Amino acid sequence: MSAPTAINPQQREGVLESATKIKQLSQEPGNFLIDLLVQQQQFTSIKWLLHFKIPEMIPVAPKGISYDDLSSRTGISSNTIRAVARMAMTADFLAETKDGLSTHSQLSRSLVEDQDLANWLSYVVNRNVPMTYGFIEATERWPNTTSVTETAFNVSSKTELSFFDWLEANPKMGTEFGEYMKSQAAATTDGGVEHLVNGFDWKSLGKATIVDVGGGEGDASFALVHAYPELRLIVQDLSHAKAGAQAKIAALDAPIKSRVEWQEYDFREVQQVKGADVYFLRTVLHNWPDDGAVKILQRVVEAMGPSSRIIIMDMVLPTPGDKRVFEGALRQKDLMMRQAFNAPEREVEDWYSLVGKVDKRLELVAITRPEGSVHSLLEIKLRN
Ligand SMILES: C[S@@+](CC[C@H](N)C(=O)[O-])C[C@H]1O[C@@H](n2cnc3c(N)ncnc32)[C@H](O)[C@@H]1O
Repeated sequence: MSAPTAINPQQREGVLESATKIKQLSQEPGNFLIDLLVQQQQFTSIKWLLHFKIPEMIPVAPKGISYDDLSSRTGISSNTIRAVARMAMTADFLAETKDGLSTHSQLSRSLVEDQDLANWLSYVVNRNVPMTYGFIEATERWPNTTSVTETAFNVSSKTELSFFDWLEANPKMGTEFGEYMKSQAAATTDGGVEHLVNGFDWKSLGKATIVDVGGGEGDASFALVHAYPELRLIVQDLSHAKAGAQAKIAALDAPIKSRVEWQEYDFREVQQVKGADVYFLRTVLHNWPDDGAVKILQRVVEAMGPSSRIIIMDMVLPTPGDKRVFEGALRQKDLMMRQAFNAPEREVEDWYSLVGKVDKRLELVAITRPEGSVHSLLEIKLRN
């Protein structure tokens, strides 16, 4: 859903934080519990409507469709459809015309018509949320584990493979995950690649080679090569990302295409690209507990030359209680990482501690969060 144009991202953040504070101050425990139930039923209703493909049957306002027509098209009683649709309407998903016909709200229309939002919604509903249902059982079974194969994902997906090994074994899921990563970045302004492009002085590197370690299908690298004509990007990832990446590279204009390369590479193995100017890891380390993240960074350090640096783009969790809405958005991601990988989003001190465990010569020299971004950029150099 596009945001109202009269308000900029900073103002929007302020309005949402204030509105949330007012709501929390005026709530009693009973309201809080009802709110929880409302959110649960709103989620169930939207999932139910998507499952029966009802939003696709609904025309855009001022047109509408009767609940009886929806009933004859789906075989479900019109009473049930109306009850579910009206529950979803309390989350501003769907609406009704003055004559009581079902129509789209601005939100439901965006979620159905915008392919990126639609892909993201589908992944949230069908993959992310079901994974949360395995969290309690996973903690009961493995209360102190940091293994990537003892997670809520393992419980909910009934697999003994780690999430990424499971993607390798299920290429269709690999493609779906690639689409999800891309759609999430495209559909939000706070997770978008523009923060990468503008959040660091890439121009100052001049003619530089950047290795995008765990770069997926290369979307972040494509943004950099488009914006900076002197940069050369090498994207590395597992085989599940190969077909998607190659198709995307083939579609680039010739001068840009010559500055991007995709390599199949497992970042637990020896890094073959030595002495690059930058080793770049975007939302990679949050998928790994410290022992795994340390090994990934050690493979990078072994390949670094004296003037190579590491740039990490990932979340840095805020101080608890500072900003509830912003914090909530990051902490849900923290729990999702724990549920999928037993890995955390990291606080500032966790990042310093992680870098210290990799190699004593490494120095975390800067952490900056571009305005409006959920991710920060961490710059790491070798001490002279
Ligand atoms: C959260 S995604 C981030 C992708 C990309 N950097 C971006 O910002 O869109 C994490 C990436 O790490 C890759 N990955 C996981 N395990 C890997 C491994 N052992 N070797 C190389 N890449 C791996 C995944 O395939 C996935 O593309």
